[in-house]
Amino acid sequence: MRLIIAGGGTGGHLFPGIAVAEEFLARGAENEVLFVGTERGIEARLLPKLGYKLELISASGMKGMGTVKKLLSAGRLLYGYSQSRKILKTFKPDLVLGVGGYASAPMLLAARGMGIRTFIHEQNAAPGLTNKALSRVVDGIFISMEEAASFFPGKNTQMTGNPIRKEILWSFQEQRTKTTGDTFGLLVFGGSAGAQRINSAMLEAIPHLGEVKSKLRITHQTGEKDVARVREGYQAQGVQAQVLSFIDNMSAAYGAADLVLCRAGATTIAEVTACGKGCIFIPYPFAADDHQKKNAESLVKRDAGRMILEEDLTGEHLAAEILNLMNHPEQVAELEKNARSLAQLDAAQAIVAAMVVKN
Ligand SMILES: CC(=O)N[C@H]1[C@@H](OP(=O)(O)OP(=O)(O)OC[C@H]2O[C@@H](n3ccc(=O)[nH]c3=O)[C@H](O)[C@@H]2O)O[C@H](CO)[C@@H](O)[C@@H]1O
Repeated sequence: MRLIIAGGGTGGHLFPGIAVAEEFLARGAENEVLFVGTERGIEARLLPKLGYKLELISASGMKGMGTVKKLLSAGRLLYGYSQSRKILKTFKPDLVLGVGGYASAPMLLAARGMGIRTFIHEQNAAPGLTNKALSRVVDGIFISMEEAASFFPGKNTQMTGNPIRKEILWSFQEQRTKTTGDTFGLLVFGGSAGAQRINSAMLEAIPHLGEVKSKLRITHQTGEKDVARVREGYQAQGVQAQVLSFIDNMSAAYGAADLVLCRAGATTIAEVTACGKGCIFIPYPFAADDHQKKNAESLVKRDAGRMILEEDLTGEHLAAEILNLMNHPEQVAELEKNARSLAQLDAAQAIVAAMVVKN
């Protein structure tokens, strides 16, 4: 069978798509996957490196734009629609799955118009406008959190969870851990693009960590723009840290971490629960409907994570939270246990099984 996975833009949309591709390809040597994304999305940079086939189409958002930009964007979507039709005629897929992001809509609408079975996957508790609209025309909707169900037509909606890449799932199954001697592994990352606010807060926290800072093994993902500033900031304060613009091997990064400091994007949440990691979440405050805060709260109320809101984020506060958890391994162990109990490990299998049956 042939499957098109359309969408991306950010890692939170693309990586669940990759997890579905891994599962679909593992089910039969004759199965084929084609990704369809946009030139500016993370997919254009990552997928060729991973060996996946990718076609690029024209598409962009419209939210918050003036009239001229909206018209230009509508033109790009129309062009993307005709590009999608060409791709569909050439690749002849049996199934098309939209994972969110700009390329989803033109491809799903074109596939629907040609009578091909279409599906969407929603990672978040509160879906965006595009997925809400698409849900009325697709054959199936897969959701990651129960809270999303009320936004979609009941009969076609299935709760599957958010698919996780195999290399990360394997690191959970092997219980690969971490602590070496009396050092403490701290993984800092701000979603797929990095987070400047978290970068700055970490550098400001260092002076408040006292002697403990020499025990830290820090891996810090900064995003493209901030890597030099953060690297220099650690160096100037005499702290050993591996500073990267992007972490290619998240499985190893999670494996080496005793504590994770991160945003609360839906795919991040799926992964840290699968890996059973103790986390301090700093939700991105401008995500649609403040959904990152809702994501983090659902873990915090189960003692499966701690949260600092950006409005309360200072170096001193962050250092106090880190020190508290470093000094109380039993609290970290409790967070880990509770996080692991929330993991949904078979989302990719559930999605592929449902798409193949519906076919
Ligand atoms: C600002 C914003 O609106 N962000 C949204 C975006 O987040 P974003 O794209 O940041 O996605 P998530 O935080 O959900 O996931 C990040 C993904 O990137 C991977 N990763 C991250 C850093 C790195 O160096 N290497 C790496 O591989 C992680 O392992 C994970 O798979 O999509 C998510 C899923 O729709 C939403 O929940 C988020 O709210």
